[in-house]
Amino acid sequence: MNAFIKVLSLGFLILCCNLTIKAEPIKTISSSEKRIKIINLYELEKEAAEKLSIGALGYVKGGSEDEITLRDNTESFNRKNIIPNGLTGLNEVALKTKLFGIDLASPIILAPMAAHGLVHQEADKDTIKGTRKAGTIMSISTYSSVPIEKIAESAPNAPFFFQLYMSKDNNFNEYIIKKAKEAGAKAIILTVDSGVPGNREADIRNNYEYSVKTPNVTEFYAGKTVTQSEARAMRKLGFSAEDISYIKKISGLPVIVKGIESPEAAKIAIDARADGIWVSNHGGRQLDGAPSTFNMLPHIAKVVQKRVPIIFDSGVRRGSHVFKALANGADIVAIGRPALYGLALGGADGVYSVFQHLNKELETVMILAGTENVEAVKNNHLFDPNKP
Ligand SMILES: Cc1cc2nc3c(=O)[nH]c(=O)nc-3n(C[C@H](O)[C@H](O)[C@H](O)COP(=O)(O)O)c2cc1C
Ligand SMILES: CCCCCCC(=O)C(=O)O
Repeated sequence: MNAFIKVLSLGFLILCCNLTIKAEPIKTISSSEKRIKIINLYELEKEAAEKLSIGALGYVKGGSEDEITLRDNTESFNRKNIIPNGLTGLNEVALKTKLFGIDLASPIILAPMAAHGLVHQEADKDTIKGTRKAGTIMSISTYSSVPIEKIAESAPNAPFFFQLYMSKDNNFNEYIIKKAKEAGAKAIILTVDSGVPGNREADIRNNYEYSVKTPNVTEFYAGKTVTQSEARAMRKLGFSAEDISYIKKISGLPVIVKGIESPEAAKIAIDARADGIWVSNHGGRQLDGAPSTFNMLPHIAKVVQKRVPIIFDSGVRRGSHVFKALANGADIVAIGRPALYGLALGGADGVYSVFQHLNKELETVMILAGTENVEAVKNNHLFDPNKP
C-alpha cells in the first residue's frame, strides 16, 4: 500500500513538473528604459519575443491567414537591386527631408499602431518621446493606449499625426477629430483598409482578446468599457470619396488616405483632394494574398504623378528597403512592428534606437550607391534582374 502511494505521489509530482514546464511563465509588461544594441531588425524581433506573452507576440507579429502577404512584403524588396556607384566624388550624405513642412531627420516615420500599452507600461507616451528624439513623426492610433492629449503632453512640440478609424457614428468622428486637432495633430490619417479585421489565426489559436484600454473610444462613451468586438462593430465598413471630403471639411487639416493598394484607389483619393497617399496593406494583417506594397508602389506612383506625397509601409526592415521604396516612388517610409519591439525592449530610448539603426543602415546604402540626399535616392534607378 505504502509503495502504491509512493508511486502515485511520484506520478503526481512528474505531472506537476510537466505542467510547470509547459505553462508560459507570467510576463510583466516591460518598464525598461534604455538604448538597445541592434544588429538588425530581424534579430530585434526575436529579442522582443522573449519579453512578450504568447498572446501579445501573436497579435503584434502576426499577419492574416497563410501570412503570404506578410512574408512577401519583405521578400519582394529582394527582387530589385541597388547598383553600387563609387565614382561620384561624394563626400557626405544627407538624410533630412520634410513632410507637410515638418522637418524630419530622415525619410522614416512611425506608422499608427494600437496596443503600445501591450508591450510597455508607458505605452504611446514613451513612443512619442522616442520619435521626438529621433527627429521624426509619431502617428497616434484611434486605439492608442493613452488619450491623445496625454500623449501630446508627454513630449511637447513633438510632431504627430492622428489616425482615424472612422465610426458609423459621425458624432464620434467629429468628437475625436476635434480632440486630435486641439492636442496639436498636424494631419489626419484616414485608414480605409480595415472595415473588418483580417482573419488572424495566431489570435484565434492563442485565444487572444485585445485587452488594452482604448481611452479615446471609452471617453466618448462616458467611461463605458467598450469591448474589442463593440469597437470593431462601430467602424465603418466601406469608404468613398465623400468620406475623404467630409474628414477634410471637419478637420481643416491635411488628410492622408492610408491603405491604398491600387492605382484606381489612389485616383479616387486624389480626385477627392486627399493631401497624401499612404501605400499600405496594413503589414499583411488584412487581406492575405494582396500584393506586396513594394510591387504595387510604382503603379500607384505613376497615377499620383507627384501631386501629393506618397507614404509607404509594410515589411520595411532594412535601410536598403527604405532606399528601394524611395527609388520606387515613395516620398516617405513608415515602420510599424519594429518600433513596438524597440518600445518593449527599451521604452523611449528603445524606439529611438530603432530609428537610429535604420537611419545608419540607410546612410551606408546611400554612400555605397553614390546618392547624396533623399532627392537623389528618389531619382535613383533600381536594377531589375528579370528585365536586364
Ligand atoms: C500591432 C499593430 C497594430 C496596428 N494598429 C493599427 C491602427 O490602429 N491603425 C492603422 O491604421 N494601422 C494599424 N496597424 C498597421 C500599421 O499602421 C502599418 O500599416 C503596418 O504595421 C506596417 O507594416 P510593418 O509592421 O511590417 O512595418 C497596426 C499594425 C500592428 C503591427
Ligand atoms: C479594438 C481594437 C482593435 C485594434 C485594431 C488595430 C489594428 O489596426 C490592427 O491591425 O490590429
